[in-house]
Amino acid sequence: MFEITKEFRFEGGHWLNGLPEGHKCARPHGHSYRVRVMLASPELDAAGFVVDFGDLAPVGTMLKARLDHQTVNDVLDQPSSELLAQWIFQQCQEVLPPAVAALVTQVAVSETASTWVRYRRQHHPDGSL
Ligand SMILES: Nc1nc2c(c(=O)[nH]1)N=C([C@H](O)[C@H](O)COP(=O)(O)OP(=O)(O)OP(=O)(O)O)CN2
Ligand SMILES: [Zn+2]
Repeated sequence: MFEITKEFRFEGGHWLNGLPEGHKCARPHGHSYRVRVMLASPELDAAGFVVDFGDLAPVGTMLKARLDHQTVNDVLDQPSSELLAQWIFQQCQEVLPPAVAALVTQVAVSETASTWVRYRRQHHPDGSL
């Protein structure tokens, strides 16, 4: 199996709901988000690629349009990294050509220098993607 990853970045503001009184993340604050989109395939194309990294450009365009220098709460009621990674995975299915979207296995989101969260596609029982 071959796996490839492309990283994207955007700046965004958010706050989190339902946290204990006084929690710092309940206050509006910003992050320099990093997003990693991962694809996997047992086969390569004629160029020796899983897909051309350039084919993932629509993900960057979507992130710029929907999230960059914006309030992430305008897109998600509760913009935790977990729910944001799931949302970006779903957006990948919308903005990428179906043959490329089908190869997306994971989306990882980092809000800070020390944290990463990953949303993974559920595997089918037969082991296929
Ligand atoms: N499981 C999650 N926990 C937290 C999330 C999240 O999305 N998922 N988000 C936050 C805050 O939005 C923010 O990311 C704070 O992160 P945290 O690592 O707690 O803050 P610091 O970078 O200031 O880390 P220190 O180690 O305290 O310096 C909180 N939790
Ligand atoms: Zn935060």
